[in-house]
Amino acid sequence: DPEEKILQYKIRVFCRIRPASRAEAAQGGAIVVEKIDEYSVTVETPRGPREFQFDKVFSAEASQEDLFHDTSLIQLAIDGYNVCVFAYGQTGSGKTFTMVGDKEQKNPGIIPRAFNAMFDIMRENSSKFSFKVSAYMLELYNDRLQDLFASQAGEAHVHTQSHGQARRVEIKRNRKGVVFAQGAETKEASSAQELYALFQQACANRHISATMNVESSRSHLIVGIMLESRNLTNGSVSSGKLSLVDLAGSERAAKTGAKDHQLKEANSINKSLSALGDVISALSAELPHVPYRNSKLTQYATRVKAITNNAQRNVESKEIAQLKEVIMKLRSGQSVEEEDV
Ligand SMILES: Nc1ncnc2c1ncn2[C@@H]1O[C@H](COP(=O)(O)OP(=O)(O)OP(=O)(O)O)[C@@H](O)[C@H]1O
Repeated sequence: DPEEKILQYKIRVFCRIRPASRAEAAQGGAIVVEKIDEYSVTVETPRGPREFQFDKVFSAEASQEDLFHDTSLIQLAIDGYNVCVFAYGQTGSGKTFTMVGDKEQKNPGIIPRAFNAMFDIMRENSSKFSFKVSAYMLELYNDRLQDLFASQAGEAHVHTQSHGQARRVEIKRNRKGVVFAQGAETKEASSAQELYALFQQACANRHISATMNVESSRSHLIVGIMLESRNLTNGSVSSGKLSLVDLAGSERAAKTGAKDHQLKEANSINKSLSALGDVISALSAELPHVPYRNSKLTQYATRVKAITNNAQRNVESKEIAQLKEVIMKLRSGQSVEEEDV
């Protein structure tokens, strides 16, 4: 039962190898990463081949459907769990493709598929439960949280901001330990189409650094979906949450040749990514202090703690060792290559 497996391993790390682009193929670059089996990849390094283990490896041939099938935790979120899926990797490694899909949506990614799947599940259960779906969508840019719904109100809203009346979005935790974005506007959706339309509006408000790499997203995108279900027989209510996160590229500032505000962007991105690494590392090592407060991104990731607490004993040490290696590199400021992750 895949769900039982999910409950057993509270953090899972998947590796997706993206196919070489047409430009890369034309340049005749060598393929340096190869899937060995379901769980391991080998990477050519100057010091010879190295092997890395994951909970699952997807080859370049894997479809968006394959990815969604194995990362889908929608039922769990509907059942009242807090679930978070995020994509990590350097610019151009395929995070947005995996999370969102291609521009024309011929190959939709995890986010639109999740929207469809949750409303399908709710429809199937509509004789026994009533459901409420609401969402907030945030962007974390230069360590500042922006509400992607609020800014879409346009000029009028900007004016209220200048009078200091705009709500600030802050990451808080409720008594149950569930993280929420205080002050973020939430919107209800009654169909997958409605939810996707909200998502598209939110995406239109994201920051994109035009000069560095047009396609490159320089901010983290956070989609939070609250799912409330009421049992029609006994009236009991359960609420779960699905967070879908498309992280900014993890490349180093030096590599990109970024200047001034772009450098600030890159530094801020790296700071938040390495803070996230520290949190995962501390959780894996069962350290008493988990440095959640080091960045807004990790404040957001606190729910990972609640999820891991119950199951730390079940986490396989091999996977953790793997993760730690990447995190150690991040900490010591070494570059973590796409293949490492
Ligand atoms: N599995 C895949 N199959 C086909 N094309 C892919 C795949 N993964 C990525 N691509 C293509 O590679 C390019 C870069 O991918 P993408 O924009 O998703 O990278 P990214 O990691 O989100 O980068 P950034 O950090 O700059 O946002 C895109 O043109 C995308 O369509």
